[in-house]
Amino acid sequence: MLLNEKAFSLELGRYLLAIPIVIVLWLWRQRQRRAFPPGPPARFIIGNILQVSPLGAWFKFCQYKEQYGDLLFFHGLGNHVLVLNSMKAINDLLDKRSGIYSNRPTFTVVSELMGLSQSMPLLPYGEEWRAHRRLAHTALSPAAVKRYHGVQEDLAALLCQRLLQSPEDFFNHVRLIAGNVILSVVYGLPVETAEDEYIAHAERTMQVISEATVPGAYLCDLMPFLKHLPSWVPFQREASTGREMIERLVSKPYEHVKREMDAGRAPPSMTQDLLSVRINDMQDIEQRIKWTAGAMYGAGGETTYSTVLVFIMAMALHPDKQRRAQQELDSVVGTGRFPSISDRAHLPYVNAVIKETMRWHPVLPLSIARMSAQDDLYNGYYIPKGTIVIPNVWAVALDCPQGTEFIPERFLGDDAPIDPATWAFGFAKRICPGKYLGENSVFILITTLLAMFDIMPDPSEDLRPNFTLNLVSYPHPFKCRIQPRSEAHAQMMLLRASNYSA
Ligand code: HEM
Repeated sequence: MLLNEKAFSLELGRYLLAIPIVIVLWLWRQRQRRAFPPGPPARFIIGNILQVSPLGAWFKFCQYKEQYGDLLFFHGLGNHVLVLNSMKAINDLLDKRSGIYSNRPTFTVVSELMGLSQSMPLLPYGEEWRAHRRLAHTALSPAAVKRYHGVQEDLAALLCQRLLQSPEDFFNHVRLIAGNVILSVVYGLPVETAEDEYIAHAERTMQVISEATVPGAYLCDLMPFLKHLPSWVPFQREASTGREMIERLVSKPYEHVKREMDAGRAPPSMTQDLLSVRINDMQDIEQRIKWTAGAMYGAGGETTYSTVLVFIMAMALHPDKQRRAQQELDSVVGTGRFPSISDRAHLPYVNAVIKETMRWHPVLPLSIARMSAQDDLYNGYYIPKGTIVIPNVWAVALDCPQGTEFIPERFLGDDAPIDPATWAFGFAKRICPGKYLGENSVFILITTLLAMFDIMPDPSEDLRPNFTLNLVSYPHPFKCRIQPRSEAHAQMMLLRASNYSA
């Protein structure tokens, strides 16, 4: 009995000794579990979240990458931001854990106060977003976009005609044509109506949205309770103007299609198709079509024209690359016709120029941010629910030898960098639904320009790459000379223009 008591006390002693060890181990594990990914030193309460200017943040993120690696974490004021600085980190989280990382951040000002949370790019990951994606896939699948090849080729030819008349105005011409492509495809709007009534307004609206969707652009995004401040506070006035602009952007062209359909004269378009096709078990179909179509315009115009402007700048800086692409075009397409989208598979060097254009200066350097839907652990680091996750595709783009140089040839060898098409259009469930249409537009606009014009630097300007620093980044205005490659090319453009019936 005594022996048993002694054994019992010994056993109890062991347990009592084990308890603090277990607690220490548990606390250590908790600490490990809660270790945030690395990032710059943080201050009390405000942390380090205000340290990075939202403008051109990709440069700073790349500098930090050298110090902190592929994951970079900022926090403060109750907010968490995780920057993914490599393709591996992007794939591991956005693709392999897409159930957690397919949400969008709530930008209080632009989503809630301006009402853009109804638009696909900002819709939370859920039933409403799925319904919009379904509509977009119906309208923008690889098979569906083939119907728009003709419109895209016509508009590329129209761009040539305009450049022939006033080449110095190339910025505007490219901008307007990219807008026209989207308005023709999405709403069937003819060129003249589109420009006068819609494009100017759409561009002003996109400017407001682009500035407001950079994380941290408004203090109210970091401290959402500020949304209750009175309407005379400056950001509230901006929000109210933005709301009216967005409502008009989405409703006006949609109402136009409906009126034209009622009158029996609506030309083919995505909106008309979606309104005509009965989609089973879809509620609120009209409201959803209206907002899905509106999202196309918002997301598709600026990205396309920015890419073409980057191309023009690259060609003005690299006449040797331009000549090689033109030689390929002359031998494959010939000099007696305009290129067409079906030529794409036969133009390896031109395709390499397009890839290098997208890599050299990605027009969405930080893609479009996501938000984590639940707590997560990655490589031993704790990523809290609600963390804004930014794929720094700028870091991915520059991650190759001589990354800042424009060298299309890098895409022709066996050790080519990863194709920008795999990251420039985003990732996994949120990948750009307009990818096929966008790729065709970029291809035909660039290829037609190469086939018809010589793009040269302007002798009065020392051309240096210089880009805007917002969500969509494109060249600041610059001068260059855009001349027909020969008199025969000029004649061909004039002839095509006289046949053009937009
Ligand atoms: C060169 C052209 C384009 C580029 C580089 C581009 C790039 C992107 C990127 C990076 C995203 C974010 C995807 C993500 O979060 O992972 C996106 C989303 C989106 N894009 Fe594009 N895009 C282009 C053209 C277009 C076109 C032509 C359309 C429509 C006709 C379009 C419609 C959209 C929409 C609606 C979204 C939001 C998707 C969602 O949140 O679920 N884009 N795009």
